[in-house]
Amino acid sequence: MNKKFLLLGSGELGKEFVIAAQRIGQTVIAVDSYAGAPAMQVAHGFEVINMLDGAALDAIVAKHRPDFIVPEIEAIRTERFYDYERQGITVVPSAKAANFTMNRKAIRDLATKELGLRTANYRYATSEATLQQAVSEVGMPCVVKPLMSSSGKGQSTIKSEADIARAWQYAMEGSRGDVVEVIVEAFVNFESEITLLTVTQHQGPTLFCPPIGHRQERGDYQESWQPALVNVTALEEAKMMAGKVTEALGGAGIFGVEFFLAKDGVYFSELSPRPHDTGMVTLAGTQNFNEFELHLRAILGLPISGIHLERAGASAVILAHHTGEQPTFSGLAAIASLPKTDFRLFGKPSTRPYRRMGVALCYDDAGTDIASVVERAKEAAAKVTLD
Ligand SMILES: Nc1ncnc2c1ncn2[C@@H]1O[C@H](COP(=O)(O)OP(=O)(O)OP(=O)(O)O)[C@@H](O)[C@H]1O
Ligand SMILES: NCC(=O)N[C@@H]1O[C@H](COP(=O)([O-])[O-])[C@@H](O)[C@H]1O
Ligand SMILES: [Mg+2]
Repeated sequence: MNKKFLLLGSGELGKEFVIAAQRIGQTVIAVDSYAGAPAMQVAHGFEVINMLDGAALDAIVAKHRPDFIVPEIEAIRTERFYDYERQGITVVPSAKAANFTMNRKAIRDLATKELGLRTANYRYATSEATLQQAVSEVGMPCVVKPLMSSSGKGQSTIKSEADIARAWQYAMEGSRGDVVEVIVEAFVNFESEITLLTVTQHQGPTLFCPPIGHRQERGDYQESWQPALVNVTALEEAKMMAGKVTEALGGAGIFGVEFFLAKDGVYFSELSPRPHDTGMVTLAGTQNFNEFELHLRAILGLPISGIHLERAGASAVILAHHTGEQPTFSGLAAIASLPKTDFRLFGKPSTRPYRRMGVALCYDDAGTDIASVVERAKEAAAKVTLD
């Protein structure tokens, strides 16, 4: 079965998805807003468009007539997806899933109000003045995020009244698309946070991967590890919530469902209806199928006999520090010489401070003290520097 995929977003996650698809003979056209994006380098064809422009999206869908549309980022004119579904194209995992998660509001209201999942207390604000009001209702400290952004862009924590004006300004600078609105969330004093990769299937039960732990800085992930140590009750609660929210969104594919584990229980945070950045740890061979292979199998309706932990693993990001073009990397021999270690360099054509350019991957036998694997991954990532 040779199917045609239109991949909307061509970063590092898309690149691994394309590789998984190519390995079983599928055809992929990779799309992003700039030429030379990572997934374009390994796809059959590519398109450069503004994915928030509905007419531009319509034009490439009409041109390529894909079997599947696979969103890889959030900032897409996802309202158009319902129409593509009516045309008989499968939007992955579903038009609703992509549309509800493009903007933090729809998914948060669905999770809290409709499904009754426990989330941080929250409000919305559309101006500095209404932000002031929202902060007074939610209480401090609180976290402000643009409704449309990812990887922590435009996100900041308000600790005192004096932070409010700056938080609004910063959120507007980090906001994508045409949305002038933020969510204000009470700060959850969590003990740890996890991503529960959840696979929904056309036929067959919803499957859960072993939980992934991660550490974030500036709202972006720095290290992730699998398995995360989570007590049985909390894990069951997270699975129950992930099952509910993915069922409400519909379709087949992998979801990265994010939770905060606090003393008073499990909080649903948000979810990606596609492979998750913290799930790159599965590239360390932690599971029988990595998250990209699972997404592909679920999309194609290929059976997944089960998901098993094969070994312990950790990933640590390799970041840029300056703005520049065509970066070169040093320290590759140093990282390559490390045992039970691998790495990916994404091939992004330009750099900016904190842009994720690669990832170090370490593994060891299942049951190894996971903290030591994370430590090795950090040391491995630190060997690689950008010029
Ligand atoms: N209410 C909160 N309380 C405490 N910490 C928070 C809260 N909201 C977010 N954070 C911290 O910021 C991180 C990023 O937040 P969130 O996942 O909402 O941002 P994002 O921009 O959608 O990131 P990504 O797209 O990479 O998942 C979280 O993983 C967590 O560490
Ligand atoms: N948290 C979401 C996430 O990690 N998304 C991944 O980052 C890429 C954008 O990177 P860029 O901003 O460096 O172009 C996206 O295309 C996706 O692969
Ligand atoms: Mg997140």
